[in-house]
Amino acid sequence: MTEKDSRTICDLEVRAVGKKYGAFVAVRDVSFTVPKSEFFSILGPSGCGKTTLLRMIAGFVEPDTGDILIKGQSMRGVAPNRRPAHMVFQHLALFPMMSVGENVAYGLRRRGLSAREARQRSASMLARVGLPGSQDKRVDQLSGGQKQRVALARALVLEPALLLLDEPLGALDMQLREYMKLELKQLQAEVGTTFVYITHDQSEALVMSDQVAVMRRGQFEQIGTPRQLYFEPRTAFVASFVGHNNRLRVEVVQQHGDLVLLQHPEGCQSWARAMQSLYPGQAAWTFVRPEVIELLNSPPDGRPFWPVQVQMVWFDGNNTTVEVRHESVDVSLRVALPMTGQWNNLRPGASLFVAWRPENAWAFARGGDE
Ligand SMILES: Nc1ncnc2c1ncn2[C@@H]1O[C@H](COP(=O)(O)OP(=O)(O)OP(=O)(O)O)[C@@H](O)[C@H]1O
Repeated sequence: MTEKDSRTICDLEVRAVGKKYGAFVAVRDVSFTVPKSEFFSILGPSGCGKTTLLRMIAGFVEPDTGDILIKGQSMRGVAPNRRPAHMVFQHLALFPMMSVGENVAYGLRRRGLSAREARQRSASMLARVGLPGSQDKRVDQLSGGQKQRVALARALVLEPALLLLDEPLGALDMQLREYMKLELKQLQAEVGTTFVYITHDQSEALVMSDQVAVMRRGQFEQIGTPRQLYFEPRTAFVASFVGHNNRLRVEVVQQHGDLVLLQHPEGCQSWARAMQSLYPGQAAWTFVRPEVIELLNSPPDGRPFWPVQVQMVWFDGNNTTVEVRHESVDVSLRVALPMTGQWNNLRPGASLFVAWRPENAWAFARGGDE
């Protein structure tokens, strides 16, 4: 292999992989590549096939079709413990009878390293995950977040090409999850190991990942950077699953360049950017993110707007949102409230106006079953 080849080979290449359970297709024709040192997440709702896909990469489930290559080598017929990949589970499976240091050193000892060498490496990995000097502690003396770090140290000390993480933060309480997702991203950047991470939590995927694949019904709908998924979703599912969004049923009235005029069944109209080719009379969804909607005391000049009445104010610090209803028809929107002080006294019943730039709202075709 030339030096150039070794640089262009991805740590993981999944080629047209599929898996059925009886007649049920759990994973359908999935292909993607993950370059070295990337944090790659697979994001999707429960039951979409994430775990099945990860278990195929780890070698616990055999694909029916396709191939999986790690560092350019096909994994066909390669047992899980022979793959240069290591899996971290939500339920961490630490050994309760062993000390923290012994837990981390366990895999090294099994590989035949001397007790001294294994202890040294385990100590230095524990220091890297922010637990210096904790070798002799018992596992039950650690907090949930510390146990999580021990599980990561135990995997990383084996220097796998790929670390496969199955919702590792799922069992932690919300505050710890928020903290650990920043820690995990920092740790990955520091150690440079390639991470493949599965989650149903879009915020985890957006914060930590270089690339995210959005999965639905066994297939990838879109692969992109967090920003691409957030600002340029290619399907209505990605628009509704990534970030918060108002989603409204509409019909296309007419097209003007990239924009479409939409008729809401309740009687009002709005403009949006056509994200697919659409035609007059077509059933569609329109999406408007709460943060792109402006709340105004008077109608804007020369721009489309809706007169609205405030229904609810959900105060949550800088995540405060307001529900507004169109003054004359039954259509409601969530609006993110800018915390500039201007709206501190906003109460239900207030009559205001909302407006958004047409290109900041999106329109997608609506299928017959939606
Ligand atoms: N061993 C199995 N036998 C039969 N069906 C299975 C088996 N494993 C998974 N499935 C089915 O395949 C589908 C995908 O399951 P999978 O666990 O991969 O989804 P997931 O996206 O990881 O969901 P979750 O987030 O709930 O774990 C589900 O409908 C599940 O019921």
